[in-house]
Amino acid sequence: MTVQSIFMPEAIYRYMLDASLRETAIQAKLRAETAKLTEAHYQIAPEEGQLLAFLVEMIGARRTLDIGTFTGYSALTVAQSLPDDGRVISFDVNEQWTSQARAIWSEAGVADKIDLRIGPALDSLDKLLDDREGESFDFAFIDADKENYDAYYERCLSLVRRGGLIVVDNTLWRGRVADPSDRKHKTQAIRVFNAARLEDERVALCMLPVGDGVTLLRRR
Ligand SMILES: C[S@@+](CC[C@H](N)C(=O)[O-])C[C@H]1O[C@@H](n2cnc3c(N)ncnc32)[C@H](O)[C@@H]1O
Repeated sequence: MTVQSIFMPEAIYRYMLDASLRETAIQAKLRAETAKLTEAHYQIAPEEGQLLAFLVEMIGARRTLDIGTFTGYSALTVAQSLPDDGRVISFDVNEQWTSQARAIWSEAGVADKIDLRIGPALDSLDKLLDDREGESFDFAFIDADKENYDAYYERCLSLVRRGGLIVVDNTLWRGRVADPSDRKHKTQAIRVFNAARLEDERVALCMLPVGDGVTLLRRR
């Protein structure tokens, strides 16, 4: 199974995982199953899953959003660290990958904590706002199409309560954001998102070289 970090030498990365990764058996199973897919690299790194679980536990989250389900790893790690009455609403457009997610969530015994909404995530987030669910979430994880990152973030800022956390994945985009010759749409979208956050006084900000780069934003 391919596990790697571009931000540190392989031997140190392996040591870090050996020294600190507490991956549950079902999480490891999902990672092994997903590794067979061409799109396996869509899945978050295991230490990033552990970071999400840590943050959710640290802030005592109950109501959470997961934008970009894929085969369900981020939703699974969050659901497993929520209290019994905790909930994840997870959004994706893809029926095939999310059917794999549903199966593993059932096997993990967390299916009743996860509400999967199929369809464009922006529409689903707008529906939550229309239904007056603004400021009712504690935590949001953004990990879907990069071109919509800014729009997802603005929705999440309205949906998450003051003091709540928004976590954004891929903000270092395998280092491509730092390569001026890379003018691809996705790279540009992430650069624009990152630059806007530096000036964004609505949140406290911290970027970590974990996984593919993770930005933590705490709503003020
Ligand atoms: C990087 S993967 C998410 C990985 C996932 N968080 C995990 O832990 O395995 C991105 C997902 O976003 C979904 N996606 C892409 N565009 C979308 C959209 N407009 N609305 C909802 N989901 C979308 C894709 O189908 C894909 O499953």
